[in-house]
Amino acid sequence: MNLSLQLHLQCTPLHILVKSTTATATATSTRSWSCYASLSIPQPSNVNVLNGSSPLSSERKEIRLGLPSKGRMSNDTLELLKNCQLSVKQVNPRQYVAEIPQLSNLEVWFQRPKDIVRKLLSGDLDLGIVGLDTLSEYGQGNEDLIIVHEALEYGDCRLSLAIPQYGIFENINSLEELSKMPQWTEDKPLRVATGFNYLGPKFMRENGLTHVTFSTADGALEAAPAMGIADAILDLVSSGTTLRENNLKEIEGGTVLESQAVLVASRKSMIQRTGVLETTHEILERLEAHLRAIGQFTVTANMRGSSAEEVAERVLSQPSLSGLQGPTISPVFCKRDGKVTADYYAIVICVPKKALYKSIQQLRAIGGSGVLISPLTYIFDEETPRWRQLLSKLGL
Ligand SMILES: Nc1ncnc2c1ncn2[C@@H]1O[C@H](COP(=O)(O)OP(=O)(O)OP(=O)(O)O)[C@@H](O)[C@H]1O
Ligand SMILES: O=P(O)(O)OC[C@H]1O[C@H](OP(=O)(O)OP(=O)(O)O)[C@H](O)[C@@H]1O
Ligand SMILES: [Mg+2]
Repeated sequence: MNLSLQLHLQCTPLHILVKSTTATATATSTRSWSCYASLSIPQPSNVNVLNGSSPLSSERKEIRLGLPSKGRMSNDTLELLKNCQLSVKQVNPRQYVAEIPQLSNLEVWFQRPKDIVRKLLSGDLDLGIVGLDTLSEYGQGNEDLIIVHEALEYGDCRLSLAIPQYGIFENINSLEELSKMPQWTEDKPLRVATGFNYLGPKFMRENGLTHVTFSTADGALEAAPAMGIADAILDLVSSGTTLRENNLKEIEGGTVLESQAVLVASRKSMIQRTGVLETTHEILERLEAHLRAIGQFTVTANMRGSSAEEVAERVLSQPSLSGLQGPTISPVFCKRDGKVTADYYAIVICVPKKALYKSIQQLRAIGGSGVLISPLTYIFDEETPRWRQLLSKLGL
């Protein structure tokens, strides 16, 4: 964990970030290290250890967005922002700060997902994109963290309890059966390996499992039962391949949470810091417009008819053809015997991708021809429901 050491020198505290909880750890930057090395260490009473919070943070004028610096979320996050016309411009990949030219006064900071949550809490970031699992684990239900968009549609996984398929667990298939196994006693509790040291114990408590101990690990948790280090693991599962390959199985009632990437903001920042709420609104609008659009196609077709209303009646008689707000119908004019007439009408509707084939069948059934399908880039509504929800959460 990054801790901030304050060395009080007369009136001006010097801030040094160290990479562990001890004051003897190496400082992270050369500049900090040289300051540290040239100072005599003050008396212990003058050393305050702050949980990541920087007292200078209230003085900054820039808005800060934290994005995952590495790992599987990193590329997908940049891709999503690019698709919302919010390209992140990073001068070089080893730099942790970048900008989004479309959003003035905004700094992008690349951080590990858990540090994004910590820095939102300490006021060093205003906005962030992380997985719900990380937000829940490190945010611990803190009311300052507000989820602005809960479904960015990537990073899908679930936090699940898994046990071996073999041995004493062979016939255990639910949390209830696991909790009733006579093996777990005060002296010999169920040993669970996990990186989720807040959510894990909370879940067990809420489900009435009392004889449980947790051991912590950062990766390759799936090896722990076979190594005899743990009886069960609590880890993220996506395809389930890693569990299967290690002869482990999920159990009924053992899912702690379903996760995907979310946009989160600090309540304090949105209320107190100039421009944060407006920037949050713009990012939210762009995200919603894009995410709504990727689930839909635009369908255009021609249809013979006596009037726009008559064609509309036929279209609206089909359940999959109502579009977002009913069909747009326009006359297709041609000149016959020197007279301009409209025998055909062009209809334009938005159709959910999943319902595309059904829609085409229904269009044909009512006489549609020349059907064109195009991808949609953005759907901007008059006002997004999430924006209204955000304002109400903020009491605005
Ligand atoms: N198998 C997975 N499939 C889909 N999404 C996942 C999967 N594993 C993790 N995630 C999501 O991606 C986020 C980041 O995971 P990632 O493994 O890249 O980083 P990390 O586990 O925090 O860091 P590290 O693995 O380096 O300790 C997780 O918090 C979760 O939301
Ligand atoms: O269900 P699956 O699709 O097999 O994915 C699950 C695996 O993915 C994550 O690990 P990751 O690849 O992030 O490695 P890590 O343990 O180093 O974090 C998670 O910790 C599981 O081990
Ligand atoms: Mg991982």
